[in-house]
Amino acid sequence: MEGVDHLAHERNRSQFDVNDMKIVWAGSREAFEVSDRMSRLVANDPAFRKDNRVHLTRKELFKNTLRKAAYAWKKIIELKLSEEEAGRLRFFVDEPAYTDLHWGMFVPFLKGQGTEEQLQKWLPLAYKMQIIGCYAQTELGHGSNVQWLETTATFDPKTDEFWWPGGLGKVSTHAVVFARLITNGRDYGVHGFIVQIRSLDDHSVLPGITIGDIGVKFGNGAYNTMDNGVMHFDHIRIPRNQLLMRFSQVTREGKYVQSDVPRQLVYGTMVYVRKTIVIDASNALSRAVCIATRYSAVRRQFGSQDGVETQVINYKTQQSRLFPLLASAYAFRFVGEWLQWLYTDVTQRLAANDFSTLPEAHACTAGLKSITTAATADGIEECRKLCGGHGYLCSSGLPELFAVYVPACTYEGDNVVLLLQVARFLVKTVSQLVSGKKPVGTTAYMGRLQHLMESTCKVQKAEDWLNPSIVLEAFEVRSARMSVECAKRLSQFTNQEEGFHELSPSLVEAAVAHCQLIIVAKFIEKLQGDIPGNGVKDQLQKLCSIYALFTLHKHLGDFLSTSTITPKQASLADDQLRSLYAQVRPNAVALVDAFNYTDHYLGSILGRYDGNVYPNLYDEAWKDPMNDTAVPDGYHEYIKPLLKQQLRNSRL
Ligand SMILES: CCCCCCCCCCCC(=O)SCCNC(=O)CCNC(=O)[C@H](O)C(C)(C)COP(=O)(O)OP(=O)(O)OC[C@H]1O[C@@H](n2cnc3c(N)ncnc32)[C@H](O)[C@@H]1OP(=O)(O)O
Ligand SMILES: Cc1cc2nc3c(=O)[nH]c(=O)nc-3n(C[C@H](O)[C@H](O)[C@H](O)COP(=O)(O)OP(=O)(O)OC[C@H]3O[C@@H](n4cnc5c(N)ncnc54)[C@H](O)[C@@H]3O)c2cc1C
Repeated sequence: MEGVDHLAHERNRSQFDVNDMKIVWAGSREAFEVSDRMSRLVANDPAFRKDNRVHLTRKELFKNTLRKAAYAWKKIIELKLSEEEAGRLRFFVDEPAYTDLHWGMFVPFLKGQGTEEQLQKWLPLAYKMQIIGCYAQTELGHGSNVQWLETTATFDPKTDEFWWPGGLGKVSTHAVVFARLITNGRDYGVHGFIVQIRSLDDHSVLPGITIGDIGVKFGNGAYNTMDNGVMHFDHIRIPRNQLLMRFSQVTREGKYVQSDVPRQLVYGTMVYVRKTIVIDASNALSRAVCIATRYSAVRRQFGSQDGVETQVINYKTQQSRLFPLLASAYAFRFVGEWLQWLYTDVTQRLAANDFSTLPEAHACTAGLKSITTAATADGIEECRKLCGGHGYLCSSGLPELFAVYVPACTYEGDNVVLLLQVARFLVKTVSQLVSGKKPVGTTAYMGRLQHLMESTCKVQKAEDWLNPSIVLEAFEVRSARMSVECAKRLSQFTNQEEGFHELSPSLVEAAVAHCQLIIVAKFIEKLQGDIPGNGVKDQLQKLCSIYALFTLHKHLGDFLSTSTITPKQASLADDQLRSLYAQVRPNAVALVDAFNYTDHYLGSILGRYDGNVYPNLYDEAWKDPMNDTAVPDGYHEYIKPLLKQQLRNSRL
């Protein structure tokens, strides 16, 4: 029945204050207030309707996205929204669009790479959306290997194909273009340029440039709202001052001047976007977990006692699949908060020409982007399976969420390629120990290598696994021993690069171990701080233990093969995990309510706040255009003749 809360019994069981948890999830009371207001503004405006997307053709879908993006922009101006409010409004509109790349990459690149003079020219145009930008780095033949991009920009003291860039296909008027800078006959490698690609008068493509959409992508709706594009340059000319010259310049005479900064600063936007992708992983995973948790509390199947079937959320297998994902959503939230701090810190240091934490920032953003997106993509699919058959319906919200999310494992750096960057960073850290260099930041634990190599796990009973110091040490020991083992095997190769490639699968596993340690450590650090709210900290401690012990269980091979723990201690960890699932069970629905997602944003019949699934699932079916007529199109051409023929045959 409408208006009845079918999950009230679940909400009444919770042992903490959901409103207090909402503040912790949002990061602050102010952040919660902005998010709550923007999500309701979007949910209550029919212009932002999204339940019809699956029935639109690609062109209708794209035009609908342009309409929404323009309407959102009008709202932002009309309501004089702040940058934060505007960002949250676009987030809740929930539609990949060219604006993601304009605000998410084009503007940050300009801000990070332009000179003061260039910023004064281009930023006001970009902020007022008088130009629309995209980020054109990936070519048909190269995406991961940026150093081998083939587009060239040759300085002509007298007077250059991209593939994938979002927003490029149909909308962008300008592009940040990556090309090899050649001047005075010398190739200075990849640099960033700003290039106008369409007329600001009639949007026609400028001469010497060919632009198109790269075609339909994975899944219905999904990322097809975005005009990922293809672009070909044929000897176009741009003014010298459209080389973004904050870190390197070309003089009027064509002389190349490189300021004494690491060349990798040209990659700065990728570090920034990888950081936002980690935060976005917690958004996407929490959304899937919210749907699967509420539906698991509604769904009953088998196991009847006094004539009432069992809620599937009470099955231990359902809990062992669902609750680690719930814990991961919170874990990624908090590591994302820390990564935001790290990024801000490194940016401040760069401004003071202090490049000391740049390698750490690169390794952390690359590694955490990789493991949080992989876990989130797998987690969304697991949430679909946790919802049984109904999870496969678009009205569950899960298929489209999966289809929109999975490219995160590829864009902004293929996950394996990025983990190999972390592996290089770890191997380098271990090798520098010999020379006495003290590791700092997230590798500081390597400074206690002697202890970690000799340490034995102190767990004797299941409850010992609730001790954060014991858990943290186990993850440090596992990671340190895997890195040292790789470094040792690598040292047996005369050609280090050859050794690195030969051992790369093991190196990737060591990189994963290090990144999982960071997530566990940051969750524990979060809990050592002040966590306001009734019962909130207690719940988060349970989720932290679940994240750590589930990760340990999933990677048991590492922990046993490095002798970090014994089989007995592994079994005690399982016992503790099951006990934690039972403790989280009465709080599960309240823990997902704390994400404060509107039904509009969830876009899921299964995840409705009121849990009134079946009547709404049934009604939704009839809305499908397939049910416009009882007799389907094609009956008279293909079914009627067949049935008649079969009837005649049967009488012969
Ligand atoms: C709202 C959310 C949703 C957001 C919505 C988003 C919508 C979708 C957006 C997607 C947009 C895109 O995909 S844009 C395109 C994204 N493309 C990528 O991410 C390309 C991935 N590839 C790369 O980043 C690079 O090619 C590498 C890192 C793999 C290799 O670079 P390389 O130049 O060959 O460097 P390499 O020889 O390996 O290393 C040389 C030295 O540089 C260092 N180094 C390498 N990269 C960096 C770096 N970024 N910062 C600092 N340092 C670095 C290395 O550690 C090493 O240090 P040392 O050892 O010498 O000390
Ligand atoms: C939805 C979407 C949006 C995108 N938006 C943009 C955009 O706006 N702008 C932009 O410039 N680009 C964009 N891209 C492109 C994206 O950045 C690249 O696809 C990404 O960087 C991966 O590069 P690649 O395609 O060359 O993969 P490849 O590197 O070719 O990967 C193919 C396989 O090779 C493996 N591999 C590659 N190198 C190594 C190695 N050294 N060692 C071991 N294995 C290796 C990879 O792990 C992978 O399994 C987008 C891509 C997608 C899917």
